[in-house]
Amino acid sequence: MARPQLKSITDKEEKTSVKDSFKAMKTIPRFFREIYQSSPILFFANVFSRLLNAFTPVVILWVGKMIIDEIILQVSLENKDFTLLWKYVLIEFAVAILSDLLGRLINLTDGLLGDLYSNDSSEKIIRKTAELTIAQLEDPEFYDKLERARTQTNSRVGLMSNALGQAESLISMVSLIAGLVYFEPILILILVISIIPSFINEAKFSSTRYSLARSWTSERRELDYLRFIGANNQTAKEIKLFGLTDFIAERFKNLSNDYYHLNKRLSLKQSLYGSFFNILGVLSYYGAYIYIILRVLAGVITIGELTFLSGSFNRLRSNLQGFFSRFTRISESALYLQDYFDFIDLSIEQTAEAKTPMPKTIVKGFEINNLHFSYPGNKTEVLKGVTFKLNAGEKMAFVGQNGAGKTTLIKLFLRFYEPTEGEILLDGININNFDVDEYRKRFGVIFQDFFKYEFTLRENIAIGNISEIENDEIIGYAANKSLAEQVVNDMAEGLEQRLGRRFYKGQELSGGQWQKVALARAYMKDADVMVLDEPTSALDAQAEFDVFERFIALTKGKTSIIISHRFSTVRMADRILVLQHGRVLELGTHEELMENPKLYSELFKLQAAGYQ
Ligand SMILES: Nc1ncnc2c1ncn2[C@@H]1O[C@H](COP(=O)(O)OP(=O)(O)OP(=O)(O)O)[C@@H](O)[C@H]1O
Repeated sequence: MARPQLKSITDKEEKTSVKDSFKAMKTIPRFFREIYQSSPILFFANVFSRLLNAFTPVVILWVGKMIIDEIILQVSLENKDFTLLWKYVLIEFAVAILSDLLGRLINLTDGLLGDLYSNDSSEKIIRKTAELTIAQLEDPEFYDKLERARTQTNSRVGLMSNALGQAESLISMVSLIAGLVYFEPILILILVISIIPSFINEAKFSSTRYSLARSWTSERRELDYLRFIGANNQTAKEIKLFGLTDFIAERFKNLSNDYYHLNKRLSLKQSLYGSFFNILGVLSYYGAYIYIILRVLAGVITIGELTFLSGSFNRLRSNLQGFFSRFTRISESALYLQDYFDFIDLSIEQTAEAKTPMPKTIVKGFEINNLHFSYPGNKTEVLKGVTFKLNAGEKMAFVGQNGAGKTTLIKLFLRFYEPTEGEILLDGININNFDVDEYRKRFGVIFQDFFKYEFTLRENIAIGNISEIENDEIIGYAANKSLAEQVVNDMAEGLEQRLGRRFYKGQELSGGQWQKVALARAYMKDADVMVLDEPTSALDAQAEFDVFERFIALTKGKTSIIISHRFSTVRMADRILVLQHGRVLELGTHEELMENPKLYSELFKLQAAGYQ
């Protein structure tokens, strides 16, 4: 079995430096603008709660110091008065309650903002994907970008609470530092020295971890794919029948193990270095603690101040550590955020600005001139100088062997790709001059590989013209013409029946039933041009005959293209275009082509013989 090569993170070009992590932080202001736009109220509530909460540690420590000093004072006095002491206890209690409430409010708003932002960004990704060309979506490098943008939603949500927590922690630290500076400034120095190596270590590992995840984007896509084919109802039949479980499970295991080992190596290293630097931090704490004890013994500071200082120092140390590790987590997430913004900002190729309005009705038809085409990233020419005319109101069938280029020609008609050479004219105007959406609106299309949406029957039909989703009349009409009406009648829930088995109460359809439903989409609008790419391949003979009879009657005067391998269907067309290896081999009526001893008559006779 071919296995992808083990990718290490030592590949030079894959490595992301600490500098890159810092650079990616440029995206954070924009990130916050977007979060703010998700919900200004929640955003302000979060920021305000964090701001207030930032002061609670120093207040609690300070009140604690006052309580201890007051106890020691009262114990030494003959006439004791505990009023002040109880006041301090009450204050500490109130601050503790407030801090708890603020903490909950922060968690709540963090969660809600995170959900909103994740929904918003997922929607943006869906919308952006729709703007991209088919060629872009078929490019693997591009697909990786999309994958990184899509899968890192959680990391973006974590980034928000980390970044806001960072601001809170900063304020908290400044207030604690103020206390230390007031009593023992030297403690600050000890603190900084102990924490810096830890920070550098964290920053280094975070960028390495990102590099690893990034360099494994395609493998992760493959893992997802294997997980999908290994555990889903669509592939279950073949997997059981061909006994593919071990093949897929092994392939998954090998690939995931490679990633696991690289990741494990990295985690171990990080953990080892992290422990070492942490010991340094603990040592510094005890060093500072001994120093404070000595100062108390020397009578320079009180016991209350000792608890305040050691409490502050400890808190500061964990705050600083949290600050730095959060910082590295932020810089790591910022790299993913950069991927997301890169994707959202992808420039979309804009064709000429000034658009020619689409003609109200098609008068002359299409003229295809010397069309050449190769798929992006592929040198092989699929179309090699195709020239013909499709007159307005004409029904033309495209015929040819597998891979001859029929569907590709349709894709060029629909402007999914640009021809590498040549042009398609509609009523004498290059189709690229029309607004692409306006242009495509005039087509009613069913693709050979139409998608089976596991939505309701109504939605599946209305997909052909989604603005009419509530229009029962049009949906009924489309269902009637495509024979999907029988499918609707067979369903317990009628049009509201959910299709497929993925969701509760879903009903799976047969191949032919699905095809009828997909065909209904093409009838959902009063299109000028109908394109049917093998629309009846899954239908039984009677259904196929009925479908075409209706099609011919309904599309009188409409321009249409039918691709079919069934010659009983093809012969109903006004003219037939025979493609061979990307070239036009023959073009004419059924009778004309039958007189010609070329591919068409040969294939026709071959099929006819099969039916005898
Ligand atoms: N997205 C794509 N990227 C690269 N090559 C493609 C792509 N789609 C099709 N091809 C190639 O283009 C050639 C023509 O394919 P096309 O789908 O147009 O053939 P077809 O005549 O419709 O065949 P069939 O009768 O089997 O549907 C084939 O060699 C195919 O491998």
